[in-house]
Amino acid sequence: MISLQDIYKKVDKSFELGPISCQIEPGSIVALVGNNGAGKSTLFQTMMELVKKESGEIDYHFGTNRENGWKQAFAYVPQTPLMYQGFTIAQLADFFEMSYPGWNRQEFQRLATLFELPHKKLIEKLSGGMQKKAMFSLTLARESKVLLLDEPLAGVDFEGQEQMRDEMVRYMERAVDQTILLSTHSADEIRTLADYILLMKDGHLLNQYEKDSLIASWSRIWVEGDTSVLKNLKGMVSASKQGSLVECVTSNAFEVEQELKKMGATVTSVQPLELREILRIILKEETKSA
Ligand SMILES: Nc1ncnc2c1ncn2[C@@H]1O[C@H](COP(=O)(O)OP(=O)(O)OP(=O)(O)O)[C@@H](O)[C@H]1O
Repeated sequence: MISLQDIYKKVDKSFELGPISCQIEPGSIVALVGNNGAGKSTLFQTMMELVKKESGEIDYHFGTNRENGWKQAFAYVPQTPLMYQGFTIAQLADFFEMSYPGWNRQEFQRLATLFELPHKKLIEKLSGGMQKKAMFSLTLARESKVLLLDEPLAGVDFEGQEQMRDEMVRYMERAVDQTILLSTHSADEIRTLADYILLMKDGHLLNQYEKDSLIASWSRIWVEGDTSVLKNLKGMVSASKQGSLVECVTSNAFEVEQELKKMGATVTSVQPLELREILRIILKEETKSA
Protein backbone atom coordinates (compact mmCIF):
# COMPACT_ATOMS: atom_id res chain seq x y z
CA MET A 1 0.00 0.00 0.00
CA ILE A 2 1.17 3.53 -0.76
CA SER A 3 -0.47 6.02 1.61
CA LEU A 4 -0.43 9.73 1.00
CA GLN A 5 -1.52 11.71 4.05
CA ASP A 6 -2.22 15.43 3.75
CA ILE A 7 0.52 16.06 1.20
CA TYR A 8 0.89 19.80 0.80
CA LYS A 9 3.25 21.63 -1.53
CA LYS A 10 3.23 25.37 -2.22
CA VAL A 11 4.61 25.89 -5.73
CA ASP A 12 4.19 29.66 -5.90
CA LYS A 13 1.64 32.38 -5.13
CA SER A 14 -0.75 31.04 -7.74
CA PHE A 15 -0.54 27.28 -7.17
CA GLU A 16 -0.73 24.99 -4.16
CA LEU A 17 -0.87 21.22 -4.27
CA GLY A 18 -3.07 19.56 -1.67
CA PRO A 19 -3.53 18.71 1.02
CA ILE A 20 -3.90 15.36 -0.73
CA SER A 21 -4.69 12.08 1.00
CA CYS A 22 -5.22 8.76 -0.75
CA GLN A 23 -4.19 5.15 -0.79
CA ILE A 24 -2.89 3.23 -3.77
CA GLU A 25 -3.42 -0.51 -3.84
CA PRO A 26 -0.42 -2.62 -4.81
CA GLY A 27 -1.05 -4.75 -7.89
CA SER A 28 -3.13 -2.08 -9.60
CA ILE A 29 -2.81 0.43 -12.39
CA VAL A 30 -4.02 3.84 -11.27
CA ALA A 31 -4.71 6.68 -13.70
CA LEU A 32 -4.16 10.21 -12.46
CA VAL A 33 -6.57 12.41 -14.39
CA GLY A 34 -7.23 16.15 -14.39
CA ASN A 35 -7.24 19.29 -16.49
CA ASN A 36 -4.02 20.98 -17.57
CA GLY A 37 -2.34 22.52 -14.55
CA ALA A 38 -4.28 20.36 -12.05
CA GLY A 39 -1.00 19.37 -10.38
CA LYS A 40 -0.41 15.83 -11.64
CA SER A 41 3.28 16.37 -12.48
CA THR A 42 3.78 18.28 -9.24
CA LEU A 43 2.32 15.35 -7.31
CA PHE A 44 4.72 12.93 -9.04
CA GLN A 45 7.70 15.20 -8.31
CA THR A 46 6.59 15.50 -4.68
CA MET A 47 6.19 11.73 -4.35
CA MET A 48 9.68 11.21 -5.79
CA GLU A 49 11.07 13.95 -3.48
CA LEU A 50 12.35 15.88 -6.49
CA VAL A 51 10.62 18.89 -4.97
CA LYS A 52 10.32 19.45 -1.25
CA LYS A 53 6.84 19.29 0.24
CA GLU A 54 5.72 21.67 2.97
CA SER A 55 3.96 19.00 5.00
CA GLY A 56 2.32 15.59 4.94
CA GLU A 57 3.50 12.02 5.03
CA ILE A 58 4.02 9.46 2.31
CA ASP A 59 4.19 5.93 3.60
CA TYR A 60 5.47 3.65 0.87
CA HIS A 61 5.47 0.45 2.90
CA PHE A 62 8.80 -0.24 1.25
CA GLY A 63 10.47 1.62 4.11
CA THR A 64 9.39 5.13 5.04
CA ASN A 65 10.25 8.24 3.06
CA ARG A 66 12.99 9.03 5.53
CA GLU A 67 14.96 6.01 4.43
CA ASN A 68 16.38 5.37 1.00
CA GLY A 69 14.96 1.84 0.61
CA TRP A 70 11.86 3.05 -1.21
CA LYS A 71 13.92 4.83 -3.87
CA GLN A 72 15.06 1.47 -5.20
CA ALA A 73 11.42 0.35 -5.38
CA PHE A 74 10.15 3.45 -7.19
CA ALA A 75 10.88 4.27 -10.84
CA TYR A 76 9.71 7.48 -12.46
CA VAL A 77 9.48 8.65 -16.07
CA PRO A 78 8.90 12.42 -16.21
CA GLN A 79 6.84 14.09 -18.92
CA THR A 80 10.05 15.54 -20.47
CA PRO A 81 13.51 14.13 -19.74
CA LEU A 82 15.10 17.58 -19.20
CA MET A 83 17.88 16.36 -16.92
CA TYR A 84 19.13 13.83 -19.49
CA GLN A 85 19.31 16.13 -22.51
CA GLY A 86 23.13 16.20 -22.87
CA PHE A 87 23.54 12.40 -23.07
CA THR A 88 23.23 9.71 -25.70
CA ILE A 89 21.00 6.70 -25.07
CA ALA A 90 24.11 4.48 -24.75
CA GLN A 91 25.58 6.82 -22.12
CA LEU A 92 22.30 6.83 -20.23
CA ALA A 93 22.22 3.03 -20.31
CA ASP A 94 25.67 3.02 -18.61
CA PHE A 95 24.47 5.65 -16.16
CA PHE A 96 21.33 3.67 -15.26
CA GLU A 97 23.41 0.51 -14.86
CA MET A 98 25.73 2.31 -12.41
CA SER A 99 22.94 4.07 -10.53
CA TYR A 100 20.35 1.33 -10.10
CA PRO A 101 21.35 -2.04 -8.66
CA GLY A 102 19.72 -4.83 -10.65
CA TRP A 103 19.26 -2.69 -13.79
CA ASN A 104 18.79 -5.28 -16.50
CA ARG A 105 20.81 -4.58 -19.66
CA GLN A 106 19.29 -7.53 -21.48
CA GLU A 107 15.80 -6.22 -20.78
CA PHE A 108 16.85 -2.74 -21.90
CA GLN A 109 18.26 -4.16 -25.11
CA ARG A 110 15.04 -6.05 -25.79
CA LEU A 111 13.09 -2.80 -25.38
CA ALA A 112 15.64 -0.77 -27.38
CA THR A 113 15.26 -3.24 -30.26
CA LEU A 114 11.47 -3.17 -29.97
CA PHE A 115 11.39 0.64 -30.11
CA GLU A 116 14.29 0.88 -32.58
CA LEU A 117 16.21 3.27 -30.34
CA PRO A 118 19.28 4.93 -31.90
CA HIS A 119 21.87 4.28 -29.17
CA LYS A 120 24.38 6.89 -30.34
CA LYS A 121 21.97 9.81 -30.56
CA LEU A 122 21.72 12.54 -27.93
CA ILE A 123 18.35 12.50 -26.17
CA GLU A 124 17.81 16.15 -27.15
CA LYS A 125 18.22 15.23 -30.85
CA LEU A 126 15.38 12.70 -30.69
CA SER A 127 11.76 13.47 -31.51
CA GLY A 128 9.41 13.87 -28.54
CA GLY A 129 7.92 10.40 -29.08
CA MET A 130 11.37 8.77 -29.35
CA GLN A 131 12.47 10.51 -26.13
CA LYS A 132 9.43 8.96 -24.44
CA LYS A 133 10.30 5.50 -25.78
CA ALA A 134 13.95 5.86 -24.71
CA MET A 135 13.19 6.95 -21.12
CA PHE A 136 10.45 4.32 -20.84
CA SER A 137 12.90 1.59 -21.94
CA LEU A 138 15.71 2.74 -19.63
CA THR A 139 13.30 2.93 -16.68
CA LEU A 140 11.50 -0.36 -17.30
CA ALA A 141 14.85 -2.14 -17.20
CA ARG A 142 15.05 -1.20 -13.51
CA GLU A 143 14.02 -3.64 -10.82
CA SER A 144 11.19 -1.53 -9.41
CA LYS A 145 7.91 -2.30 -7.69
CA VAL A 146 6.16 0.98 -8.47
CA LEU A 147 6.26 2.85 -11.75
CA LEU A 148 5.23 6.51 -11.97
CA LEU A 149 4.62 7.53 -15.58
CA ASP A 150 3.84 11.14 -16.46
CA GLU A 151 1.79 11.07 -19.68
CA PRO A 152 3.71 8.07 -21.06
CA LEU A 153 1.85 7.72 -24.35
CA ALA A 154 1.43 11.41 -25.24
CA GLY A 155 3.18 12.11 -28.53
CA VAL A 156 3.93 8.43 -29.19
CA ASP A 157 2.87 6.91 -32.55
CA PHE A 158 0.04 4.32 -32.72
CA GLU A 159 2.32 1.31 -32.94
CA GLY A 160 4.50 2.65 -30.11
CA GLN A 161 1.42 3.22 -27.93
CA GLU A 162 0.33 -0.37 -28.42
CA GLN A 163 3.83 -1.63 -27.62
CA MET A 164 4.11 0.55 -24.51
CA ARG A 165 0.71 -0.65 -23.29
CA ASP A 166 1.84 -4.24 -23.74
CA GLU A 167 5.06 -3.49 -21.86
CA MET A 168 3.10 -1.97 -18.97
CA VAL A 169 1.03 -5.15 -18.74
CA ARG A 170 4.24 -7.19 -18.86
CA TYR A 171 5.65 -5.00 -16.04
CA MET A 172 2.55 -5.74 -13.94
CA GLU A 173 3.06 -9.45 -14.53
CA ARG A 174 6.56 -9.42 -12.98
CA ALA A 175 4.95 -9.92 -9.53
CA VAL A 176 1.52 -9.64 -7.89
CA ASP A 177 2.29 -6.36 -6.11
CA GLN A 178 3.66 -4.42 -9.09
CA THR A 179 1.96 -1.01 -9.28
CA ILE A 180 1.69 1.70 -11.92
CA LEU A 181 0.53 5.27 -11.37
CA LEU A 182 0.22 7.08 -14.68
CA SER A 183 -1.05 10.51 -15.59
CA THR A 184 -3.01 10.80 -18.80
CA HIS A 185 -5.46 12.85 -20.83
CA SER A 186 -6.49 9.82 -22.89
CA ALA A 187 -9.77 8.11 -22.01
CA ASP A 188 -8.69 5.25 -24.24
CA GLU A 189 -5.54 4.73 -22.18
CA ILE A 190 -7.57 4.75 -18.95
CA ARG A 191 -10.17 2.39 -20.37
CA THR A 192 -7.63 -0.16 -21.59
CA LEU A 193 -5.14 0.03 -18.70
CA ALA A 194 -6.45 1.45 -15.45
CA ASP A 195 -8.10 -0.29 -12.50
CA TYR A 196 -8.61 2.93 -10.56
CA ILE A 197 -8.92 6.61 -11.41
CA LEU A 198 -7.70 9.48 -9.23
CA LEU A 199 -9.34 12.70 -10.34
CA MET A 200 -7.50 15.97 -9.68
CA LYS A 201 -8.45 19.60 -10.05
CA ASP A 202 -6.68 22.80 -8.98
CA GLY A 203 -4.15 20.95 -6.86
CA HIS A 204 -6.77 18.88 -5.06
CA LEU A 205 -7.90 15.29 -5.29
CA LEU A 206 -11.60 15.42 -6.21
CA ASN A 207 -12.36 11.75 -5.99
CA GLN A 208 -11.10 8.21 -6.40
CA TYR A 209 -13.02 5.68 -8.53
CA GLU A 210 -12.87 2.04 -9.39
CA LYS A 211 -12.96 2.31 -13.19
CA ASP A 212 -15.45 -0.45 -14.01
CA SER A 213 -17.89 0.70 -11.29
CA LEU A 214 -17.64 4.27 -12.53
CA ILE A 215 -18.47 3.22 -16.09
CA ALA A 216 -21.32 0.97 -14.89
CA SER A 217 -22.90 3.70 -12.76
CA TRP A 218 -23.37 6.21 -15.59
CA SER A 219 -25.95 5.98 -18.35
CA ARG A 220 -28.00 7.98 -20.81
CA ILE A 221 -31.71 7.21 -20.50
CA TRP A 222 -34.38 8.27 -22.98
CA VAL A 223 -37.74 8.57 -21.31
CA GLU A 224 -41.23 9.95 -21.90
CA GLY A 225 -42.08 12.42 -19.15
CA ASP A 226 -41.76 15.80 -17.57
CA THR A 227 -38.26 17.31 -17.52
CA SER A 228 -38.72 19.17 -14.24
CA VAL A 229 -39.80 16.01 -12.37
CA LEU A 230 -36.96 13.93 -13.80
CA LYS A 231 -34.37 16.61 -12.99
CA ASN A 232 -35.08 16.19 -9.28
CA LEU A 233 -34.26 12.48 -9.15
CA LYS A 234 -31.18 11.69 -7.03
CA GLY A 235 -28.14 11.07 -9.23
CA MET A 236 -29.63 12.84 -12.24
CA VAL A 237 -26.90 14.91 -13.86
CA SER A 238 -29.04 16.44 -16.60
CA ALA A 239 -32.49 16.07 -18.15
CA SER A 240 -33.29 17.89 -21.36
CA LYS A 241 -36.25 17.76 -23.71
CA GLN A 242 -35.35 16.29 -27.12
CA GLY A 243 -38.50 16.30 -29.28
CA SER A 244 -41.14 14.15 -27.56
CA LEU A 245 -38.59 12.48 -25.22
CA VAL A 246 -36.40 13.59 -22.33
CA GLU A 247 -32.71 12.75 -22.56
CA CYS A 248 -31.44 11.99 -19.04
CA VAL A 249 -27.83 11.56 -18.02
CA THR A 250 -27.33 9.90 -14.66
CA SER A 251 -24.39 8.98 -12.46
CA ASN A 252 -26.64 6.62 -10.51
CA ALA A 253 -27.98 4.44 -13.33
CA PHE A 254 -29.42 1.53 -11.38
CA GLU A 255 -31.36 3.59 -8.84
CA VAL A 256 -32.61 6.12 -11.38
CA GLU A 257 -33.94 3.31 -13.57
CA GLN A 258 -35.71 1.78 -10.55
CA GLU A 259 -37.17 5.15 -9.65
CA LEU A 260 -38.40 5.69 -13.21
CA LYS A 261 -40.10 2.29 -13.18
CA LYS A 262 -41.80 3.14 -9.86
CA MET A 263 -43.03 6.39 -11.39
CA GLY A 264 -44.49 4.41 -14.30
CA ALA A 265 -42.39 6.37 -16.78
CA THR A 266 -41.83 4.88 -20.23
CA VAL A 267 -38.11 4.30 -20.78
CA THR A 268 -37.44 3.99 -24.50
CA SER A 269 -33.69 3.45 -24.43
CA VAL A 270 -30.76 3.09 -22.03
CA GLN A 271 -27.22 3.55 -23.27
CA PRO A 272 -23.88 3.41 -21.46
CA LEU A 273 -21.77 6.56 -21.49
CA GLU A 274 -18.26 6.60 -22.93
CA LEU A 275 -15.59 7.01 -20.23
CA ARG A 276 -14.38 10.11 -22.06
CA GLU A 277 -17.82 11.67 -21.63
CA ILE A 278 -18.13 10.66 -17.96
CA LEU A 279 -14.77 12.22 -17.06
CA ARG A 280 -15.51 15.36 -19.06
CA ILE A 281 -18.86 15.81 -17.28
CA ILE A 282 -17.41 15.16 -13.81
CA LEU A 283 -14.60 17.66 -14.35
CA LYS A 284 -17.02 20.21 -15.83
CA GLU A 285 -19.54 19.77 -12.99
CA GLU A 286 -16.77 20.23 -10.44
CA THR A 287 -15.65 23.35 -12.27
CA LYS A 288 -19.22 24.70 -12.09
CA SER A 289 -19.57 23.94 -8.41
CA ALA A 290 -16.07 25.18 -7.48
N1 LIG B 1 8.35 24.90 -13.60
C1 LIG B 1 7.35 25.54 -13.01
N2 LIG B 1 7.52 26.79 -12.55
C2 LIG B 1 6.54 27.44 -11.95
N3 LIG B 1 5.30 26.94 -11.75
C3 LIG B 1 5.08 25.70 -12.21
C4 LIG B 1 6.07 24.93 -12.85
N4 LIG B 1 5.53 23.73 -13.18
C5 LIG B 1 4.27 23.77 -12.76
N5 LIG B 1 3.99 24.92 -12.18
C6 LIG B 1 2.72 25.33 -11.57
O1 LIG B 1 2.10 24.20 -11.02
C7 LIG B 1 0.78 24.05 -11.53
C8 LIG B 1 0.56 22.57 -11.73
O2 LIG B 1 1.32 22.14 -12.83
P1 LIG B 1 1.51 20.61 -13.19
O3 LIG B 1 2.54 20.57 -14.27
O4 LIG B 1 1.76 19.85 -11.95
O5 LIG B 1 0.06 20.24 -13.74
P2 LIG B 1 -0.39 18.97 -14.61
O6 LIG B 1 -1.67 18.51 -14.00
O7 LIG B 1 0.71 17.98 -14.70
O8 LIG B 1 -0.68 19.65 -16.00
P3 LIG B 1 -0.63 19.06 -17.52
O9 LIG B 1 -1.81 18.15 -17.67
O10 LIG B 1 -0.77 20.30 -18.34
O11 LIG B 1 0.68 18.37 -17.70
C9 LIG B 1 0.71 24.90 -12.78
O12 LIG B 1 -0.53 25.52 -12.92
C10 LIG B 1 1.78 25.95 -12.56
O13 LIG B 1 1.19 27.08 -11.95
